[in-house]
Amino acid sequence: MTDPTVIVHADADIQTQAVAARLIVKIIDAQAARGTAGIVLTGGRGAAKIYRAIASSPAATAIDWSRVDLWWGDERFLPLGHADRNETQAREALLDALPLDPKRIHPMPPSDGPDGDDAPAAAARYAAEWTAAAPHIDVVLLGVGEDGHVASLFPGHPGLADTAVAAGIHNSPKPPPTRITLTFPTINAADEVWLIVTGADKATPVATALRGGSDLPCAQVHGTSRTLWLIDKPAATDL
Ligand SMILES: O=C1O[C@H](COP(=O)(O)O)[C@@H](O)[C@H](O)[C@H]1O
Repeated sequence: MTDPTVIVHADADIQTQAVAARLIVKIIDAQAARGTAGIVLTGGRGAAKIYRAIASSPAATAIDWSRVDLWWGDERFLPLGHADRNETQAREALLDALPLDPKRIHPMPPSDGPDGDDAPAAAARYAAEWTAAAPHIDVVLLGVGEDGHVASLFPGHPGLADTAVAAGIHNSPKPPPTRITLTFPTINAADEVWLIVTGADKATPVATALRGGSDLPCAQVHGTSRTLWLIDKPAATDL
């Protein structure tokens, strides 16, 4: 397990620009080293802003987008194209503007997909796709909820104990109630895990996790080579 590195940004706008720049450079470096880059995307408000910043950055043209593999850390289990799906939001903010290879885009199944509204079956389908691809993940991007959740791994939820690649989640405390998520073992196999946290309403989970010894989900994730907390000043209030 890697010790977390904490980087505090002066405000949310600077955080957005800095994380976008960091991710662009990370992808360029991964492609220079291995030819490809594997990224796990997150949902959430902060992520959408970062995706837009990447889309409008001239530096992003240095990336060969046809050799980027995109996966998702979690999904709100809703019909394809639903505005609340993390996939829809990422496509609108970033993916639709990029020359990606469609075969390298791996969204989680929707609730009107081949498994219908059976979230565990859809999660198993995603796990099979993941296992078949055996992706090298350079970075897992994660937002953090006010309750300390990451992806769709919620405090005290039975889904926390799942050790499959991906899990179907019922009775999520945050809407929508049905979700799909990567599990801890999958997230923690990535090279780097970046927790992106914005706002004073998240200061408590940030401080609790970084104090150590916490069982909050955001305290249970780490990269094999680096764990980065990329936060703004209000989120660092209690550190
Ligand atoms: O529902 C979700 O929420 C979290 C956190 O979102 P935020 O808007 O508070 O940043 C997000 O990380 C997750 O992917 C999403 O499904």
